[in-house]
Amino acid sequence: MEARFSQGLQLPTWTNPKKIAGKPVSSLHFIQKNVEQRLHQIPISCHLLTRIRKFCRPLVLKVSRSSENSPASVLKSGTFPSLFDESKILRSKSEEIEPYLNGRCIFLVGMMGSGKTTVGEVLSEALGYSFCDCDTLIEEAVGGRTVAEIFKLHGECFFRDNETEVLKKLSSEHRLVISTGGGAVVRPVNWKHMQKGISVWLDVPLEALARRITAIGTDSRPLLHHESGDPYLKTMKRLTALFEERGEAYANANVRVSLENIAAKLGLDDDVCNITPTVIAIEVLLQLENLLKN
Ligand SMILES: Nc1ncnc2c1ncn2[C@@H]1O[C@H](COP(=O)(O)OP(=O)(O)OP(=O)(O)O)[C@@H](O)[C@H]1O
Ligand SMILES: O=C(O)C1=C[C@@H](O)[C@@H](O)[C@H](O)C1
Repeated sequence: MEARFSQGLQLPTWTNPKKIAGKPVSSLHFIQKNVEQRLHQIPISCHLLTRIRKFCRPLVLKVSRSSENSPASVLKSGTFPSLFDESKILRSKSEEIEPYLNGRCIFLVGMMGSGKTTVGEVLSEALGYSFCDCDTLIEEAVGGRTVAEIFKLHGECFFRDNETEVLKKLSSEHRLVISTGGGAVVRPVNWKHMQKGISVWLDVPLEALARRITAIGTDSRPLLHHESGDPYLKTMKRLTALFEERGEAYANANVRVSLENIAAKLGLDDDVCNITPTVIAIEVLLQLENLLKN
């Protein structure tokens, strides 16, 4: 089922397919770039490259709603990211990598707002894994309190103890993509649990994180300041301080997926805000391929 609404939107700030599912379809015009050049910069096999080229279509990005489509495949493309059918590539790469995982869980780590939930859902669906979110499991374990309430009522240490407990339980599970809390990396014992699976760091520039978080609001994020002042600037300041504390810990992950690197490969300069979750999920699989096949 497909409908259309206004054209002439600017270069797409990425839109969460879940948020638009059920709404009219958008036609977003993209600036055409050098397709062939960018395809050569993506580290994909020749076979895949041939398939990508096959799916190249002209200019307009259609965001469509279709009953057969998974959330991961809602975006249909004209130029990059609408250049090729991202979801087909994701599926094909998932099929290729999935046997190498041997059922091991994938633990997504990264700063708050880095897309662990959004990308995790896309990735889990593609792999035929289930998705789970540590923060949600902690909230359930603490009688349905929100993370913000848990911090307020019981303090951060109590929250972290529960986080460790949840990670311990998850470490004996299989076939899960797990979105961990932004601070899960600080306790060494959590790494012991995550090492039962494979850890993937979603490395997103702080400016992009601050923009995303400012757009959503910081109410649900107890570690961000609630003081007055420009929301973007104070979020940026707090994220910078947190990243200084945690940067090294994130680097413990088995695999790093850097949005800056993806943007560079795709010739997007430093612009990471148009990289779709599907493209990020593909990059996760490519990095896993490097890890598991070499
Ligand atoms: N590739 C992307 N481009 C632009 N915005 C994105 C992208 N991925 C996620 N977002 C947006 O960023 C926000 C945070 O994403 P998400 O909740 O997936 O992050 P998270 O890492 O799970 O955060 P937290 O650790 O705080 O739970 C959401 O509003 C989401 O729609
Ligand atoms: O970065 C952090 O320390 C946190 C991130 C969130 O996912 C929650 O786990 C909680 O708000 C703490």
